[in-house]
Amino acid sequence: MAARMDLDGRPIKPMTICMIGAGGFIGSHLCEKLMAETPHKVLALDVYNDKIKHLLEPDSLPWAGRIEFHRINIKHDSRLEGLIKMADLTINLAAICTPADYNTRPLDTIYSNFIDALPVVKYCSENNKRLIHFSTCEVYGKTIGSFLPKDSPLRKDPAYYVLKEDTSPCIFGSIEKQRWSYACAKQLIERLIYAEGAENGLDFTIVRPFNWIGPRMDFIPGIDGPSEGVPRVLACFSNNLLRREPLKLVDGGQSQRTFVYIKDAIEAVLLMIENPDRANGHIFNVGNPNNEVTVRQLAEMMTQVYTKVSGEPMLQSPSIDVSSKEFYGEGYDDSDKRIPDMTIINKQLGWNPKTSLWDLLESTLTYQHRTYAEAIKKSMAKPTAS
Ligand SMILES: NC(=O)c1ccc[n+]([C@@H]2O[C@H](COP(=O)([O-])OP(=O)(O)OC[C@H]3O[C@@H](n4cnc5c(N)ncnc54)[C@H](O)[C@@H]3O)[C@@H](O)[C@H]2O)c1
Ligand SMILES: O=c1ccn([C@@H]2O[C@H](COP(=O)(O)OP(=O)(O)O[C@H]3OC[C@](O)(CO)[C@H]3O)[C@@H](O)[C@H]2O)c(=O)[nH]1
Repeated sequence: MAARMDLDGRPIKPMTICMIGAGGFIGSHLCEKLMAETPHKVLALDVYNDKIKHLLEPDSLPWAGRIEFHRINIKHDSRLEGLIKMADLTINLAAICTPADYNTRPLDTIYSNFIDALPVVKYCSENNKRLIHFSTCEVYGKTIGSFLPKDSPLRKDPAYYVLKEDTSPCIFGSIEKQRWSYACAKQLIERLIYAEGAENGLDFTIVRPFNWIGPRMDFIPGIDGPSEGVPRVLACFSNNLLRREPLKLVDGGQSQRTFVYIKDAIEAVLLMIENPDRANGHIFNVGNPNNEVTVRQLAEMMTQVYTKVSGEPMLQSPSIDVSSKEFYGEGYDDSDKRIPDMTIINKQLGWNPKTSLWDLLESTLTYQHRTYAEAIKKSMAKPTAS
């Protein structure tokens, strides 16, 4: 492998990375990228390893010996500090991060996103180890514009909706809207990391992902996850399409999101890993401001793309409206709109997303169809117990 150069033309030394949550959606793509394109070593920590099994076995893989899986629950495992000490850099991805959990399991959500992350920050700070921590775009909450009258012309002014790392406020709902338990826990751990940087010199980078999507995201209920489980929207809509049932639009599907392809986003993370002088001390939005849709438009696009990749005809009624109370239960609330400002990541790392929403849905739904269509057919053909 030729020596890799950083953005300032200096050779990059091979490093050891302690990746917590390496078995999840983002972790699996990051491990893949690190194994295929870099000489770095990964200590992959997670409770599960199904999504990285293809990187761990067999021993003859070209990167064998550069990735080690450690089945660890960071809530209670004394091996954590030792693994952080062995590494040059720790990346913390571990979290409960599916909205269906925020209002129904608020304690688990707060513990996972704040309390469980505390020792990771502490061990990095005490041992002078660099930390890249995964936060979320949800720390912005709602836009300022959402509080303006519906017909206000200011709603069209980007100053009222574009989300900037260093100036936008974090606007959450009332405490009984437990949806915000996640965003609030993520915000507090961001503040703690920032304070460790300011008071104790911790070298940190905070990542705020804006709806990264692609293959291996979450699970398909009843196939590789619980039948009653509610994953994030990509997997919910994929599940509906695979089962030939209408896509459920929560509260009319009026919320807006920007979606970025996981492979584009992983490029940004690799730039952070390999350019510490440019990434340390920064909070980065990572998203694709050009891929904005309402959830209703997302459903329409996914339906069209799925029809193309599966060859199956479209349903007569491809979507239905459901209330958020019915879908998520009491205490749900929503972010109205999420457009990332890209100034900081552009200036520091020169990163820009490349993939259009149509293209990323085409490759992702091709994967979903190839991976799940047969299993779904079999499970639906099974007689149900009466
Ligand atoms: N995917 C996105 O678009 C997105 C958006 C915003 C924020 N994020 C953040 O990025 C991070 C990764 O997200 P993801 O989409 O890959 O989620 P994911 O659920 O697929 O991955 C999280 C992984 O962490 C592991 N984990 C959780 N608790 C653990 C514990 N106590 N000990 C060990 N492992 C544990 C899980 O088993 C899982 O494999 C999270 O912190 C999430 O909040 C992701
Ligand atoms: O079947 C469904 C599922 C969801 N919706 C609506 O889609 C919007 C997006 O939902 P989702 O992808 O589940 O999650 P959010 O974008 O709201 O939150 C995530 O953002 C980043 C992250 O931090 C981690 O991924 C997480 O909190 C939403 O409006 C749902 O109501 C639907 O209509 N139908």
